[in-house]
Amino acid sequence: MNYIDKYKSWLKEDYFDKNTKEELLSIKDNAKEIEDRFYTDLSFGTAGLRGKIGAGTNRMNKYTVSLATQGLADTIAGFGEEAKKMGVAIAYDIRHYSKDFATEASLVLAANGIKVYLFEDIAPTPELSFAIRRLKTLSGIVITASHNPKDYNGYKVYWKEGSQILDNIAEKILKNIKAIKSFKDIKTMSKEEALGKGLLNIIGKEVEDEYIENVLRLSLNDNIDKNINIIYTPLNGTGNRPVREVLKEREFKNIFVVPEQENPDPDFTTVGYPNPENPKVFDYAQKLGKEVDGDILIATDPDCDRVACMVKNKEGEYVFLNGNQTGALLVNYILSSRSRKNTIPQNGVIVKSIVTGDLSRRISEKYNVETIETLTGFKHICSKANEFDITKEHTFIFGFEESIGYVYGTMVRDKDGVISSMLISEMAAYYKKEGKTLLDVLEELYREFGYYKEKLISIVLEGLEGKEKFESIMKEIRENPITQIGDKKLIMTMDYLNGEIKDLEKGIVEETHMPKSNVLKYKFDDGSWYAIRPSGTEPKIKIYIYSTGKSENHSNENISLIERKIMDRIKK
Ligand SMILES: O=P(O)(O)OC[C@H]1O[C@H](O)[C@H](O)[C@@H](O)[C@@H]1O
Repeated sequence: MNYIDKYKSWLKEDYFDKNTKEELLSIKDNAKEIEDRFYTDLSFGTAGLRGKIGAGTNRMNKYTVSLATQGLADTIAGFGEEAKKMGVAIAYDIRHYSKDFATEASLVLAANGIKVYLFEDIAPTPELSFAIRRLKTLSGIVITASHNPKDYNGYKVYWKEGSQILDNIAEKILKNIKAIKSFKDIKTMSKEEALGKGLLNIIGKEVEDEYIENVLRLSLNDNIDKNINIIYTPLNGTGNRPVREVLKEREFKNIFVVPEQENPDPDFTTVGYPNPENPKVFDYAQKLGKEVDGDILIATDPDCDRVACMVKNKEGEYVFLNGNQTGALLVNYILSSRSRKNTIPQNGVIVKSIVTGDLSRRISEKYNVETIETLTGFKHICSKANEFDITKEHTFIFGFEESIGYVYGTMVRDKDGVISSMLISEMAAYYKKEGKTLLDVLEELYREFGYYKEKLISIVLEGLEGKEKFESIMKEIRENPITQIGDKKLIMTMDYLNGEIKDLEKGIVEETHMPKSNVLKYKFDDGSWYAIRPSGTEPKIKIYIYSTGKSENHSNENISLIERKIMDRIKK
């Protein structure tokens, strides 16, 4: 069927409800919109579904959510009766239709004889990971589009370890989705029937209470200044309740929550694009911070897996810390605290991605802790914790990415904004007691280990044309890497698609020992490097530039030099 036929069939079939048909009729004269909504099916990737909300096969709606869920149900059934009994935990955030989609998914699973545990209220994504492990379910779903704009929603699938599915399971689900010939083949039942048969179970406050208790156990120090002024914004998302509760339990006296961003608002009216990687989301927090002399500002994204912070400097201005800086500070705080207590495990490791900075690695070396790298994506970071459960080869201490995701410990197998908000607050309060801000501590780290600086350049390349441009850029760089930048000489090339690391000085080639992924990384003889890859979540090409130098200026100059050289090449 072409897209016009698909559009017509959605208008005609009884299966689709009145609202859907009305919405579709309203675009009848907009050929471009019809094409965009029906030219393809919303793709089910390893991150599950992510797309704009609306009617159509290429949109997030109850039909596409049900279709994906029938594919998941068939996959679970393929593992046998026991798997169906283990069931699926389902959480959702504050977005438009999140609760409806979660309910819809529950009923599809129940109709397939699969036990469901549905959260009764909004919950952070990391709490779903905790619930999967706690309830020992086989799988989990969270309805969220994370930090995407308000028109989006998404459907992420988790597996029994509590982390997001990898390709092996995603491929099975996708195959099962493709085998469904018609929407009419999707099973469903009424909520009453599902409850009556014991197939639908509601997760109440008890799981959150247990989660919070476990988060509190991760605290590292109590010798801290509990009078520190903390400004917190959940950006109208799911963080409000759990983060506040954790901070309250930690007995912080002065927690100020941004009132305009406290309660759920699926339109993110005062925030705009709710991604805390963007310092703009701190506008309201900064205003409140100035009013009450806030020491630190903390923001979690709508599903509370990401977190970012700003720190007051000597002039009373707020300085944004990027994900590498916060990650390095946390690694330093965790390892120095545990070293004092002598609790660093012998085989402990820090896990980060191949495009995350190296300052944390230098800090870890000081404590004899190894750093392990994975591909971008928290599913890869946490798959290491899952692996170590079996091999016992290492103990997972902390995992993080430059894209403001962090997890401490293994009770949650995804990035966790609740744990991280607690640790960032505690760390700031710990150093405040010593008369230092996090900016002072960062400066100390730079002095000790070198000025590690970084820059991320994102180039938006949309549609087919964008894809072609991106491919030609990758091809050019792969075939003709830049071998000299100023006096820096290229010493190592890493091609994660070919799985090859070439040490140009030693003349040896090694394997990356990672799943194949289209990422290129180039290291120079002064320790600087850059990497280039397509984003897996947005139509963007991402270029990561890292440098280290004796002074901040020196390091920044290095970054500019590398940036100019790469951008010249790309423009050509
Ligand atoms: O760089 P991208 O592919 O867009 O991914 C950016 C980030 O997206 C999500 O938040 C993933 O959970 C992260 O692990 C990832 O780092």
